[in-house]
Amino acid sequence: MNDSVLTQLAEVLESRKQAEPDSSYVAKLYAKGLDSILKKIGEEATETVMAAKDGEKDKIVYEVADLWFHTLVLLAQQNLHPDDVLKELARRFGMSGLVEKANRND
Ligand SMILES: N=c1c2ncn([C@@H]3O[C@H](COP(=O)(O)OP(=O)(O)OP(=O)(O)O)[C@@H](O)[C@H]3O)c2ncn1[C@@H]1O[C@H](COP(=O)(O)O)[C@@H](O)[C@H]1O
Repeated sequence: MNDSVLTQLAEVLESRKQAEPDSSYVAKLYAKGLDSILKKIGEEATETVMAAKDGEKDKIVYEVADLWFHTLVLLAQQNLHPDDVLKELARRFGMSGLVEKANRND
């Protein structure tokens, strides 16, 4: 494990599984269930597309952050970790050394 933003956020998202729905946005989303998480991902993807079509860089960054955030909620809900995705990207990039390093840090 490392202390990247993704890892730290993943830890917070994991901890929200024990939180009361009224106490947290993420806990509320878990309580609403998978379909609600998927709906948010669809909405944020659409908002990202619209921001890109408008050509507003600040808005693109904001909407992609929303999109990444909700995909991280999905990963947590499915008991997956951002490292699983990073390892897959590294594998596709042919960076076997990085994959091995990520595995060692598990
Ligand atoms: N990074 C985020 C983050 N990004 C976006 N969001 C929420 O995602 C929602 C985005 O939905 P929309 O853009 O549709 O805005 P909205 O209309 O207010 O949302 P809805 O009412 O339609 O759900 C907003 O409610 C944002 O507050 C986030 N909520 C939380 N986090 C992180 O998650 C951590 C845990 O959050 P809590 O569970 O709320 O403590 C926080 O410490 C943050 O670091």
